[in-house]
Amino acid sequence: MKNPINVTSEIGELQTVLLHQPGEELENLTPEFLDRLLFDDIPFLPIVQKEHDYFASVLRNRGIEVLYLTTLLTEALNTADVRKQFLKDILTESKIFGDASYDALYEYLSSFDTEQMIKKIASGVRKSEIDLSKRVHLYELLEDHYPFYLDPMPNLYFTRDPAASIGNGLTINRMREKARRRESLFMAYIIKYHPRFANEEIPIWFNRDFEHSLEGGDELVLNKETIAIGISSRTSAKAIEHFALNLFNGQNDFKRVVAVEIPKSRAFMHLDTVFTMVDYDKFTIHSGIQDTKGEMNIYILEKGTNGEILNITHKTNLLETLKEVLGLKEVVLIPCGGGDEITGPREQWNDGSNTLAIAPGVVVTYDRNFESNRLLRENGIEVIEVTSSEISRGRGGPRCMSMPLVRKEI
Ligand SMILES: NC(=O)NCCC[C@H](N)C(=O)O
Repeated sequence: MKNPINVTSEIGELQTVLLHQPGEELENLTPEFLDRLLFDDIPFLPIVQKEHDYFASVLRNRGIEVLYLTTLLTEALNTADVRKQFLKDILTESKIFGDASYDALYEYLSSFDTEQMIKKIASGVRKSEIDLSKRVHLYELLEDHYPFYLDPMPNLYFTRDPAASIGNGLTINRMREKARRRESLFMAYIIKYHPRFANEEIPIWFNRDFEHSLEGGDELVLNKETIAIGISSRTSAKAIEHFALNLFNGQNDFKRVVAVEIPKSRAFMHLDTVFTMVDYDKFTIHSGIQDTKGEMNIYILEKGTNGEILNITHKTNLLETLKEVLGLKEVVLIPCGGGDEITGPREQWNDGSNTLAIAPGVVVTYDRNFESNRLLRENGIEVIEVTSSEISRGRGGPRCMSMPLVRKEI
């Protein structure tokens, strides 16, 4: 059987991808908790679902196998013991310890079949759902004070971030923000218990119990020897070093990790919101990540002579660094919104640079970013547009909404 995970580039023909269809978790967003739940607005769910279904159909029409997160997790939790363990882990990570709310929640969630239980965990549990007689603490009675026993997980549809396929292994990530930390538990259970993965030797290059955060939006597989990784508001230098050491000490062809420092801001939360690969020698870029002289901080991490210490080389020019690590004479950087001072940031805000390559020179993008799309086409890229009026409100584009599991080697 072929490897269930195999990703040695950003652009090799996409064969299998993991998505999550947004569900009722989006209907548990209220203005008061938007910041905490990492949303900027409240999307209209039926349209989000329609747009997401369209995105999935575009991928299927290109022959790509589309898997869904909740389906895989339902299939993974196929024994009573594993299901119980998962529920305990979720409740513990939701910081509910051995009091009445834990027992009441455990009992409530256990009453659903596995698929509905997972959907309920994703959508969150309101205090009003638990019978009043089971609520014994003052804070449980105060529904207005804080309405949830279990917070919703509205960011689940950004499957790119909690885990990332690298070679025939993956990183199962520690998420920076509390609102997203439980998400990678879903992947941990899928990899450990789903029949598609459980009997395979899948190396884990980074695990979610590490104390510093790493997120998939920052992880780009440039080729079978080179990873690019954002040093961002979500991914820390210590996590990158830990990941690089594990990768270099594992069985694979990777030789270097190119760590790219990006500004720590909401608009640029991950490297893939400002930089993606669209062809062998072409990348999108948002000009806001470089200083006025076009420079930035880039560090190439390579295996050192002592197993615990890496060789680190500092660079400042992205174009030159890409040419060097990819062994290319020319590289083209395609600026988001043409680099215009208004169009650039406007389209970047709605993920104009966040392209999903499904083959070399073929990308899926949001239709609303018409200037960036025009420029991609002008540079010889085939652009497949998907509708994006509501789905874009979660601040993630086609790359963020997809976790490639298998790509053809290039
Ligand atoms: N790779 C990405 O940039 N993912 C988008 C994540 C958006 C989500 N609302 C978040 O703030 O984490």
